Amino acid sequence: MHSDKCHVINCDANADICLGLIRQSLKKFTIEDDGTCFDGRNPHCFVILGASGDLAHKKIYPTIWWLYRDNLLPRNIIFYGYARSKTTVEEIKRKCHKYMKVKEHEGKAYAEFWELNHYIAGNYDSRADFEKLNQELNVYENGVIGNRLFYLALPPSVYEIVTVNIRHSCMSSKGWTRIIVEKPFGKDFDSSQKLSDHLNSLFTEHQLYRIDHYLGKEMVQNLMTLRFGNRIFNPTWNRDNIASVLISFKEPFGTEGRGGYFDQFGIIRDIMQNHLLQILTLVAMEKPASCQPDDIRNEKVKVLRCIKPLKLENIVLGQYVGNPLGEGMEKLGYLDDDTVPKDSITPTFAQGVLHINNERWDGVPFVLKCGKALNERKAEVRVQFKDVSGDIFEGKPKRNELVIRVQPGEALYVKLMVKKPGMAFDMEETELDLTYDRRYSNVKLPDAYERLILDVFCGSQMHFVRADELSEAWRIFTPILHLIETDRIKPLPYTYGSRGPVEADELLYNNNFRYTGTYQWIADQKSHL
Ligand SMILES: NC(=O)C1=CN([C@@H]2O[C@H](COP(=O)(O)OP(=O)(O)OC[C@H]3O[C@@H](n4cnc5c(N)ncnc54)[C@H](OP(=O)(O)O)[C@@H]3O)[C@@H](O)[C@H]2O)C=CC1
Ligand SMILES: O=C1O[C@H](COP(=O)(O)O)[C@@H](O)[C@H](O)[C@H]1O
Repeated sequence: MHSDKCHVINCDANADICLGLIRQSLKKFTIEDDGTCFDGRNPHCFVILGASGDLAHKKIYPTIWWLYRDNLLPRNIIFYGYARSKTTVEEIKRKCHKYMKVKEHEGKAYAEFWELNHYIAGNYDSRADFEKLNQELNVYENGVIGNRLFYLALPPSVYEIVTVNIRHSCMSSKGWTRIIVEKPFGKDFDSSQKLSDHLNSLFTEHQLYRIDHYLGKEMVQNLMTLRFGNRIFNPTWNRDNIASVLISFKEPFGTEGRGGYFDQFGIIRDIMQNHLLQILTLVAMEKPASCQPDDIRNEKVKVLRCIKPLKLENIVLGQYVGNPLGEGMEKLGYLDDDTVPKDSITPTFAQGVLHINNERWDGVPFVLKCGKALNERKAEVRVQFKDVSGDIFEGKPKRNELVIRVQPGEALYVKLMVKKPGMAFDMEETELDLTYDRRYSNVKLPDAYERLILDVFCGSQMHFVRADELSEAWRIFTPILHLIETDRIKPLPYTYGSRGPVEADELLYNNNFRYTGTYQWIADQKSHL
């Protein structure tokens, strides 16, 4: 059984469930949504549409299990899987198992979790099947006010019909209904607008939670605190001091098995237009009026509005080719994937430069770089400061760089110059280093999806994408995406497992980012204690 212990993470002042969780532990759980009050034992239904799919097995079921296990969900909850397949909860459980990370002592809670799970097979376009789902939810709610949360773990082709069916057949009668939508949110400005118009015709913006899971990552959420909770960064956070900002995402594997999906979208839509641009907004936005979700999202939109559409001369595109010497075995190129058309020009690597035309950032390049089948897994932000002016030292000081490493291994380090320790008066490059697994070795950092799904229960939209953010993001990338497609711009080849096309480094250099190759990180520094 669940204990009364209350863990509260990631709460903002408005997050009703966090208050609720506290009240729940006091047995006086009250949620105010649309002016309605609830008792903590009110029923909650979490419905996973697309329950038989990859996303559901790999991410959504594991996430709700971890939240359940950690007592972060309302105590009166059931989970409904819905998909076309004639599958069962047992089968879903079997498919999810390797992603659930169940510890030995958690067997009892794990069994309880699956007892709360149900499955309904139904078609996405069948009103009758959604009515059936609704009846089951009603039976569970038993006339008591219930809250419903629908997770669209589905291909975008069925978003429209599924949301119509939810609207017409499955809304909570007196409680709240929230819809979590996964990317892709359209393929370009027009298709995204069409989807937004459709969703807005059915739901209010407060009912819609557009997930960008990078907004749930520790170091991405940390950007605001770092910038606005410290005195030292803000005064230098501008065009007078910063030379260039590089935001990158690298994956060491190709599209293996997902070529069919990926080829329709490409790396710009898959990573740059959403994850990297979201990070950019948090790096560049002005201080919001408060930590209220809409104050933050207003600032993000303002930054986006200052960015002109990405131009062809400001982008390097790449597509990986096979590497016969791949680690241990040959690595196939993108076009060798059977699910990819042989003449595909879809980029698997892209590096683009954006400019923010405002008083703070005028002239500072923001370089977004992302790619698959590269040499390592890495996501990070590098804020590179300008050269020291009026230098007095022999041997020019290297530029300061603030590195915010999102993954793997969350860390924050500032590269800086010191006097070489000892008798000499030479300079040496070193770092101020905040490595999370050393400094916070006793803290378990939750997975991005855990934070975000909990936020949905909380009613906190701080880390979700608002419709106007989305349309600004598409405005910036749609012209280049169309140009690549209509003019069939060929990406540059790069070898699987390499750093990507060398032209990307040239573009970076031309955008005032200096890589010297002189910085040396000594990983195992011995403690003198
Ligand atoms: N707290 C910690 O754990 C810390 C760890 N370190 C580690 O030390 C190592 C080095 O630190 P780091 O800050 O990366 O130092 P560097 O200045 O050496 O930067 C290295 C990165 O620069 C990029 N690069 C390589 N060649 C070029 C080029 N010609 N032009 C432009 N960019 C280039 C590469 O990234 P890409 O391929 O993405 O372009 C490379 O990873 C890293 O592994 C880092 O994680 C450092 C400090 C603290
Ligand atoms: O959204 C996506 O993200 C993943 C990478 O996510 P991460 O949390 O593992 O960094 C990427 O593999 C996928 O192509 C993309 O759609």
